[in-house]
Amino acid sequence: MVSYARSSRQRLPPQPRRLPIIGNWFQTIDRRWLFSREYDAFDVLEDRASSSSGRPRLILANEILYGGFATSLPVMDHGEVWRRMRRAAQEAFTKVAVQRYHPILTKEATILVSALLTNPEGREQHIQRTAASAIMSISYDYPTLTSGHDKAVQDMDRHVHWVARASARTSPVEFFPWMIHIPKRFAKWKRESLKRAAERSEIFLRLFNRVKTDLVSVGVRPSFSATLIEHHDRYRLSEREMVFLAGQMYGAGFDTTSTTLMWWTLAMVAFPEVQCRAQAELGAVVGRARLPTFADAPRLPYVRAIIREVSRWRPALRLGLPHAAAEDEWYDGMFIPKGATCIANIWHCNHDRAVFSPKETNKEGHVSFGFGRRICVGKNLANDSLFIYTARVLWAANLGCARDENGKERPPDTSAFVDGGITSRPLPYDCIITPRFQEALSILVEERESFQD
Ligand code: HEM
Repeated sequence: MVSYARSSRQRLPPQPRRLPIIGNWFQTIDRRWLFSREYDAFDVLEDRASSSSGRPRLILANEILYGGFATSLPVMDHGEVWRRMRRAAQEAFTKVAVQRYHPILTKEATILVSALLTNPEGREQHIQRTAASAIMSISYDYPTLTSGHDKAVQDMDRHVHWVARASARTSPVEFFPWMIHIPKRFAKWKRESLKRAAERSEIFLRLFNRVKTDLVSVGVRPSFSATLIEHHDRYRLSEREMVFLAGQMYGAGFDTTSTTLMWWTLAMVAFPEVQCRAQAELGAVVGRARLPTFADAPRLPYVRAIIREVSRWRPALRLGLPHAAAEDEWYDGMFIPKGATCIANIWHCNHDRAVFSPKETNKEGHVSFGFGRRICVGKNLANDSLFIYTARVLWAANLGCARDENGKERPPDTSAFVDGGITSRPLPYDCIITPRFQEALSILVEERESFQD
């Protein structure tokens, strides 16, 4: 037995680093394997998707914070409820379906550029407002946000923060699942989590019911919640499942999109020659008399390539989301036991290109949206948002390096980042944002005046 244990251990895939004294004790409880090469991650998480598309059990984040119903799409295990929820989300965000949200994204892009030009110092807040406003409008037909101080958005941010903390799996209940049965009067952590679960349900329900009421009084306006309500028979989703599904889009879409946009801005400042080439493309295709639109996308390959490259270069989720093996697997002579957690080191996979060319299946040229059956459902929406935001910013503005008192350029540090737990954004840096040409400002004003809420 000992020799079997030794021999199979020798053939296990790479695991996270061992700690002094306790070694891999915590990891062996939930058995985590780390894939850092793109072809390994692809083989296990993409090609064997049927046996690796589960999620490890997250007691606090998925069960207790969801009032015992385990209905958080990104963190729930694959099963019947996940399949129904996933289908509804996937169909709502296909390449064609997201076109119904283009007017929202176009409007947000215009507000973003205007804000960057009038108040360049508030760059990060403008980007965050834009991403929050877009995902709230798309999820709930919520009115355009005028600042980051909206009550509903602050509520959502609080909920996202709880889930992120709970997902870190530091609570003892993750290691000793029997603790879930401790009555709440003896467990402060459980009382607090259940209180948050109730508060979160209330936030999601309030937003969802608003859409329901509007459907009757105002009629159908495009939103993810409205799609779920209209097609609830098709997806066989209960009221509770629809409410939770709609509520999770903010957490999944806000931070990821805003982080990517922040890295894109930094890239434009750090690599001015790339910015110039994209602006030359915009000049040739769009000219200076109007703003770029989605109709221009096919003729702006360089603008789109920059988005793909930034997503590869600085992936929003460096370690993606963990998958779990549904059955025992052998891979490349290594044994992956049933229930093991498989983590793809997306950052490393994306930077491994010099040695390992991307597989045919991955036309995107990066793995920042994840793998197999769990691949990001919002990827078309994310790509379309980033296209219109970046095309409009580049059309109207120049993003340049800040200078010191001697006039010397102070380029941003392209590697330093702020670790936000699940995502990581650039370290704050200064940059100069100026209009590219004078008429850009008046065209932006005209465009803003043409929007009705
Ligand atoms: C640049 C932006 C984005 C990036 C980089 C990103 C990345 C990811 C990644 C890496 C995963 C995990 C995939 C896996 O398990 O292998 C994921 C899952 C997910 N994403 Fe995104 N995402 C982005 C935007 C969005 C948006 C805008 C939405 C919402 C409309 C969204 C909704 C989701 C959902 C619901 C899941 C869970 C899917 C499941 O577990 O079945 N994402 N995303």
